[in-house]
Amino acid sequence: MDLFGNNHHENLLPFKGEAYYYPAFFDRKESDRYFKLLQEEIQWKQEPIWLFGKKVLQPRLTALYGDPSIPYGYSGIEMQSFEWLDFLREIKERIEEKSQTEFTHVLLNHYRDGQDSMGWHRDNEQVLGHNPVIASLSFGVPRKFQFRLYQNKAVKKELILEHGSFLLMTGETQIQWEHQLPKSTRVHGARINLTFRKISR
Ligand SMILES: O=C(O)CCC(=O)C(=O)O
Ligand SMILES: [Fe+2]
Repeated sequence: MDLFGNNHHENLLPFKGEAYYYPAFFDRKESDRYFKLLQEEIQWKQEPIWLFGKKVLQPRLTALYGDPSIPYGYSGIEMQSFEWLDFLREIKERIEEKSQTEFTHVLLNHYRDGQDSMGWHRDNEQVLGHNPVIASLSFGVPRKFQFRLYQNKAVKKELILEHGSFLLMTGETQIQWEHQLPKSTRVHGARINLTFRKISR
């Protein structure tokens, strides 16, 4: 199937996966509006995770919205999921149209400044199914985002995720590549990320 109609884009990954970047998916005005709504309307929390047998706080704020009948957990915690808000549904519809995929949940990350981050991982949990499609939106300050090949961690790709941008990860990306959002001493200001996911019971 042709996911993109006549709006073809270049794959950022050289092999074993697909990642497409749309820098100004939302225009400046829409992006500013969503950033403000996200800051004000989302029930942000700093959640603990288990790391090497220890309970530590995640270096960012998170929230999960979606179908309340489907629970979703990772790294040893089950996250409470809140019902869709109108503006999240609005965003979801735009993303579903572009990616020709239906999503059940959105995981939101709020990086308060350059000291907040997310370490190397793959979004390959069982509940996401085979070759999961992950649709990732960014609002706020630009941050560096990195990929590295799971089987040869020296092979890397990186890009800057800008305000109003959309990164679509599909194909084998979540099996063959890890990704992270590194800390940076140069970044001041907040970024909010939304990753739309399809979860099955
Ligand atoms: O903040 C980002 O761009 C990455 C988020 C991410 O990888 C995730 O939520 O799984
Ligand atoms: Fe991820």
